[in-house]
Amino acid sequence: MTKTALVTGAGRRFGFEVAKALIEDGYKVFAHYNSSKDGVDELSQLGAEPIQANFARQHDVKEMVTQIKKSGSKLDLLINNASCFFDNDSVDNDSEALETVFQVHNIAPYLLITGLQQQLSNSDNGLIINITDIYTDKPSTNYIAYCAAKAGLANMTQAFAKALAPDVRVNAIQPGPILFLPEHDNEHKMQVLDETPLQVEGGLEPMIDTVRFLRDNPFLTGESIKVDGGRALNL
Ligand SMILES: NC(=O)C1=CN([C@@H]2O[C@H](COP(=O)(O)OP(=O)(O)OC[C@H]3O[C@@H](n4cnc5c(N)ncnc54)[C@H](OP(=O)(O)O)[C@@H]3O)[C@@H](O)[C@H]2O)C=CC1
Ligand SMILES: Nc1nc2c(c(=O)[nH]1)N=C([C@H](O)[C@@H](O)CO)CN2
Repeated sequence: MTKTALVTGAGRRFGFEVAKALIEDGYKVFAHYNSSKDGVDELSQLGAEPIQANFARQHDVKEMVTQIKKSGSKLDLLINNASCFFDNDSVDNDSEALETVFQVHNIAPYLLITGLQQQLSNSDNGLIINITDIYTDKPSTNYIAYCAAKAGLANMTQAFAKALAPDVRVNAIQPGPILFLPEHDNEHKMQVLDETPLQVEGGLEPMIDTVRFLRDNPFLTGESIKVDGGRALNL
């Protein structure tokens, strides 16, 4: 029977690449997006089912759960990847942005996990992978709300790992400098790489390899794996 996966934030960067990798692995992928429709259209050409939802709106998330439930009784893999990397200035100057940080990283994953719990249990290897951050354990003072929200997602990983066992496994991946943003200047990149023992930007393949590792190891739950070139050692 065809494996199915839901990837949130599948329209660009890591979400896009991991969704494409799962399609290549033979999965039917539900490709969620908020604004990056072009990327999801490309995935649709490969067989993905697009789902648009703004995670700042609980109604959108609940509608998304309904749409996925209508498509079938089983979900093998949920990757909670969607994220808004807002710094202190962004949330201090926009109260909606402050709410959105916690809606995207905490409320939406909670609603997706609880709403799709039965579908995940109907799989013979139901797995949830939450994408957190090395800042979960040692927060940055420049992204206080973001780090707190990611810490909440990390805590949820452990709680749901206990609550959903043995039917569903729940694990996290903590990325470090995997892919800089276009707006990051060379000074920022050099500063980050100076803090990174392996001294390189990791790229997305190590993340995809870690998704496959968690998928293919049936005895891992409640675990969190850093994919960070060692940067967490220097935070
Ligand atoms: N890149 C890095 O070096 C690091 C990344 N991480 C984490 O790894 C994951 C992937 O990183 P990366 O690919 O760089 O992430 P991006 O910031 O590039 O993408 C985040 C995704 O989240 C989606 N998203 C943002 N806001 C909302 C919203 N309101 N509603 C629904 N979806 C939303 C976006 O959707 P859309 O584009 O459709 O609007 C986008 O696809 C993220 O969880 C990130 O926090 C952690 C540490 C380092
Ligand atoms: N949603 C995102 N979260 C994070 C990103 C990103 O690009 N999108 N990047 C980081 C890294 O710290 C990186 O920017 C190196 O400075 C953290 N979270």
